Amino acid sequence: FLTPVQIPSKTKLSTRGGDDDFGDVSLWRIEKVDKVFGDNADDDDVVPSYPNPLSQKARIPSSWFVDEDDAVAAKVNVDVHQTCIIDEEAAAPAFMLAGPRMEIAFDPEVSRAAIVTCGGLCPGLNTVVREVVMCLRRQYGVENVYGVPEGYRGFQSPEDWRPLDETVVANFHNLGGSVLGSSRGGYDTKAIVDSLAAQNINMLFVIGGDGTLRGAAKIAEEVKKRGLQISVAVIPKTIDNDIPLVDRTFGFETAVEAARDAINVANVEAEGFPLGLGVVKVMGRNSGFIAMHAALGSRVVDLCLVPEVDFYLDGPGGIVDHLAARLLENNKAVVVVAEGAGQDLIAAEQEEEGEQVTDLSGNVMLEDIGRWLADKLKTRLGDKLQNQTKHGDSVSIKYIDPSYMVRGVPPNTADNVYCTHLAHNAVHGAFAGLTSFVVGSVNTRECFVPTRVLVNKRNVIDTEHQSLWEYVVFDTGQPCFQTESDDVDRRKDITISASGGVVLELE
Ligand SMILES: Nc1ncnc2c1ncn2[C@@H]1O[C@H](COP(=O)(O)OP(=O)(O)O)[C@@H](O)[C@H]1O
Ligand SMILES: O=P(O)(O)OC[C@H]1O[C@](O)(COP(=O)(O)O)[C@@H](O)[C@@H]1O
Ligand SMILES: [Mg+2]
Repeated sequence: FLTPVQIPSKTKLSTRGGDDDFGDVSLWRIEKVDKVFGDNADDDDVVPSYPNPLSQKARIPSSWFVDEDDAVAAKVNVDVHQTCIIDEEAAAPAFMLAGPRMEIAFDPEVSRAAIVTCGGLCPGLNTVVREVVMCLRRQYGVENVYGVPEGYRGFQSPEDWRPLDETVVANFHNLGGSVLGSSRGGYDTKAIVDSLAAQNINMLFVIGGDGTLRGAAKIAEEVKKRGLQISVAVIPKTIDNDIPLVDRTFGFETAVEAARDAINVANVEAEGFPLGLGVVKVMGRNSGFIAMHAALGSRVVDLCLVPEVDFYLDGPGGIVDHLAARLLENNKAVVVVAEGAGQDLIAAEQEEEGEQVTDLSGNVMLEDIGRWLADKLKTRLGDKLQNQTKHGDSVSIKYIDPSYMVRGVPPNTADNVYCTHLAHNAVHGAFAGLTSFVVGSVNTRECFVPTRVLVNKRNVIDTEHQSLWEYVVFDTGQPCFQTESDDVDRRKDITISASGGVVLELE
């Protein structure tokens, strides 16, 4: 006998929690666009408006346009028994749904757009550039679109800006790296805004990660302070997938696939020799998403180490015992380690506390955990397993570091498609007159998230609730290294992204 179980049918659902987790979720809109960006505007409009050329030229149906009130709830897990009465005062956090608007704020004929890629490389960067250009030119008819070379520092040499059109970008989606070039460091708010103003730019499309986002937030502040009418849109990029709230960042899936290939090779090597141990290090400074997803995807991993989980080598419950058992059982084992994992263990070994070395953007340069781990395991497991096999074999360790191999490749199909959505929605958002926003998929719906909501937060693997990490622990059989924590929110009160991440507030 089966009993149907359903949520109370007449319950009106509201998401829980108010907006306290995200702060002010309102977006900035450019209030008045003057003649620099079009003289056909109706002066009485608070937000000047022009008909969207999509409705005129392409004659797309009105149902393709998004209404001002369409929103995406930030939290979709609810407790139906506690939320059936909507409290008018407690507005649920929600973000504006992305997509084209019937009326737009800038005159496309006189609009001028700039595109820049910043930070580490990532599969899909060129697709985003391509699609921003395509949408601006084909759908809105913007003539003047420029590629700013080599990241933020490129604003200081406008003579090097590259005019971009359909022909130039046609094959970009098949290329890895960044055709425009990228860089770390070289950021200067004043110089960037001076340059945007001097070049009469009214739309800036910034493609980058967490550092880039912080820079873009400052640019938008400065633009606002100076009373300029420039929309600043961010398309979040990083193979690390460490941007909070959004379901995933573009390029991440491609990187995971490439990492999985490396893991499979490590497994082949491990299987090829008695007591074979493959150690694979993948990127992921503060978040271990690549390691987690690639480990899960491959199903051959015995131990997955990520920055979010502290671990130890020796003693009961340590990784040496776990791997020794696996080697004796299967004659092979595979370890995947994210570059940011175990940094505390390496630091603890160093005699003096050295000064932290940073890159030009201020990111801490990490110690090579992969090499360190492979060396430690060689001696530890060698001692432990001595004389335990028929031929007295020693552990055969192969260390594989595919770091740059996973991000220098062209995007896979799923990422190419995702890049297309993001790029087009960034253009639609800019034409809506919005500024200081990040375009991203939240709970599978693309929306405009205010940049300030995302700065100083990070997406990290959720190890405190049932999420993808649980599967890693069970699939690998590795020690959990977690202890019971009393003050963990129940799952319905938090936002868990599709990739198994949770928002971490930074200090
Ligand atoms: N706090 C910040 N304020 C302004 N600019 C920043 C900040 N952090 C990083 N940037 C700039 O953003 C760009 C990219 O940052 P980086 O950390 O290298 O990559 P990513 O954006 O991929 O995280 C660099 O040019 C860097 O100087
Ligand atoms: O050698 P580089 O270019 O500094 O890049 C290394 C870093 O770039 C990343 O791939 C991604 O970093 P960002 O997306 O934040 O730029 C990290 O995983 C890695 O630590
Ligand atoms: Mg970064």
